[in-house]
Amino acid sequence: MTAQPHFFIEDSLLYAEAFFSSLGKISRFSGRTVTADDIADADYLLTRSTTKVNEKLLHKCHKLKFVGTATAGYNHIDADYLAQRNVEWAPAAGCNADAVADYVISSGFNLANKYGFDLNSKKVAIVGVGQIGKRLVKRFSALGCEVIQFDPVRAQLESAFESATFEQVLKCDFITCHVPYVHSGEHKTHHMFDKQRLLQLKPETILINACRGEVINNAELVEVFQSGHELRVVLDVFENEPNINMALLPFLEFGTPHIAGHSLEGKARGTEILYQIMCERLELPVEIKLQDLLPAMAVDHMVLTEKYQLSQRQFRALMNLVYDIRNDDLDFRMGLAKSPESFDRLRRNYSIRRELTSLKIQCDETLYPTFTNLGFNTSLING
Ligand SMILES: NC(=O)c1ccc[n+]([C@@H]2O[C@H](COP(=O)([O-])OP(=O)(O)OC[C@H]3O[C@@H](n4cnc5c(N)ncnc54)[C@H](O)[C@@H]3O)[C@@H](O)[C@H]2O)c1
Ligand SMILES: O=C(O)[C@H](O)[C@H](O)COP(=O)(O)O
Repeated sequence: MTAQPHFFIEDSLLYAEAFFSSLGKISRFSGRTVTADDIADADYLLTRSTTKVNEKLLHKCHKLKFVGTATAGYNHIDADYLAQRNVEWAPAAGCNADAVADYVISSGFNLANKYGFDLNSKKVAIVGVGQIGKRLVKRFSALGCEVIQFDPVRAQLESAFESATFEQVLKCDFITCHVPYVHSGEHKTHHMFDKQRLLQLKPETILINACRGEVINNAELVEVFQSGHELRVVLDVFENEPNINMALLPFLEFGTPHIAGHSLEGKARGTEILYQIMCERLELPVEIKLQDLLPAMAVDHMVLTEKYQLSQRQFRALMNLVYDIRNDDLDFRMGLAKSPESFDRLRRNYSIRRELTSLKIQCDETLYPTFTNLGFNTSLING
């Protein structure tokens, strides 16, 4: 009889037992404190971004066949070391792209309300046009914004894709960053926004970072704020998490503890994607579906009358019904005021948040394309 494969799974993977218990034995571990001894028996290692997957962690794992991360980003994985060891690995590409798009749009609407502008008057730059960036191109375009796309990596790989220049990005009213963290090389993203570039932004520029903290030089951002340069900055990610630069806090429009992708769907889809990858590797049928595990939404569906006008105010109300970034910002400030060490606690105890993709909207054919592009689960009345 062959032994069951042994899965070591980081404790923050949602629905891990539901997906993996039929595939083998499961042991759970904590990402920030795990040691090489804890996981020495692993055949398969499944993590999220807080586990640093490198030689220090893996040198005792002699049976290890595969590492999966239930996240979109993978800069916590030492891919060169895994290649040397001949261990395959994979991220959960796109798992939380809708959640991050919701986060950015909620930021946009709530800032528009606070400062009294129309979102569609803003010229938006999407920096990094992958899973998240592509969704945001659709969403901002559906709202009537002029959108430019900056992604020189795609421009090199795809003849049909034309990238804006970084000079064009710096001139926009609203800049939102969705690149991977790349430390060096032609397309490095380390400190993509440093003091020199931050000072080139127009006063009142909205700048959102929901990718990796190191994409903006945090110490220089504080200096820029202190110099009186008025930027409207939203940060979900910070350099040196969980020990972040607290001097940033008073200057931020919205600050959150790296939860832009933490919708229930986004986290659980990460686990589901790894389950599907494992089924393929083990040549087993895919029997479990996330859709059957998710709880019902509090407000499950809405029917829009033919006369519904998509005004900014009405859309903001719908958006905030599903996700309102101001609540997360408040929890973040209150949590950090009590103790600067709260960053990880806030993430661990993050309340269940749903996505626009789970709110079913029924509308007529004139509204259908807009609501679909905005990310709702849209269907036609009488369709
Ligand atoms: N805050 C969160 O909770 C959260 C959630 C999901 C993803 N992320 C981060 O966001 C990143 C993007 O996520 P995604 O799912 O869209 O990934 P993705 O890989 O689908 O897209 C990334 C895009 O960035 C482009 N890119 C790479 N280097 C670039 C550069 N120097 N300049 C401009 N573009 C560049 C790539 O060509 C690609 O199109 C992830 O790598 C992850 O680090 C954060
Ligand atoms: O890259 C990602 O997918 C996100 O940054 C992800 O939300 C990180 O979340 P964590 O694994 O730290 O819970």
